[in-house]
Amino acid sequence: MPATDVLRLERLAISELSGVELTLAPAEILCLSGASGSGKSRLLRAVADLEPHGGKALLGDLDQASLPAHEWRARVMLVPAESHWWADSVGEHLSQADPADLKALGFTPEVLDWQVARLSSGEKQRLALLRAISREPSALLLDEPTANLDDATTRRVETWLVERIRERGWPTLWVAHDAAQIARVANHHWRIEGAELAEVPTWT
Ligand SMILES: Nc1ncnc2c1ncn2[C@@H]1O[C@H](COP(=O)(O)OP(=O)(O)OP(=O)(O)O)[C@@H](O)[C@H]1O
Repeated sequence: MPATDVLRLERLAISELSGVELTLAPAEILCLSGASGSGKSRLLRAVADLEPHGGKALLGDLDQASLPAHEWRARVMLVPAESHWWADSVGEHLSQADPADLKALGFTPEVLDWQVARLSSGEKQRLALLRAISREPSALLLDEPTANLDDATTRRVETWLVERIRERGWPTLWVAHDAAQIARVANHHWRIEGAELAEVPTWT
């Protein structure tokens, strides 16, 4: 069943930013850009309930403040720029991985036997994306999901991600620096400029 809940930020405030009002419909991708240090990751961390913040985040009728942070984060899933791995082997983190997804991301099922310690940063990034979506969240927060990838792999991962997002209906906040990527994937584009968050036309 595709997700049907809207992700809403109401008067969200974190660091310099305040009064952030955003509504993401199911399957909608909102790209967030801004200079290095402008607060993109902190905004995502606030939406994931990982940092104290003002205002509200809601998933459908569910208020972030009404449930324990770990339960919120299971629904509103953050894939940080640097992923965390707690067990030794890849397979221990990815027991529910679909072989078709592994293939789409450039892996064979043998990757499940690999040690996490041998993974390159790009391999870690792709597998962290797969791990996140394998947990069936209701919304996605992606922090530069293709930052460690070459151009061809970026396009491959991007296509795979957009297909999954459209098919599963996840409202998605996607931090991106690359204007060409934003043009390819975004339904909406917002940019942090100082203390302001402003919409940038996408012409789609
Ligand atoms: N817990 C914290 N308390 C205070 N300041 C913080 C905290 N975490 C990050 N910062 C600062 O907040 C600012 C925004 O950080 P953030 O990581 O959100 O930037 P960013 O826009 O994601 O940058 P980049 O594109 O370089 O990843 C930075 O100046 C950072 O040093």
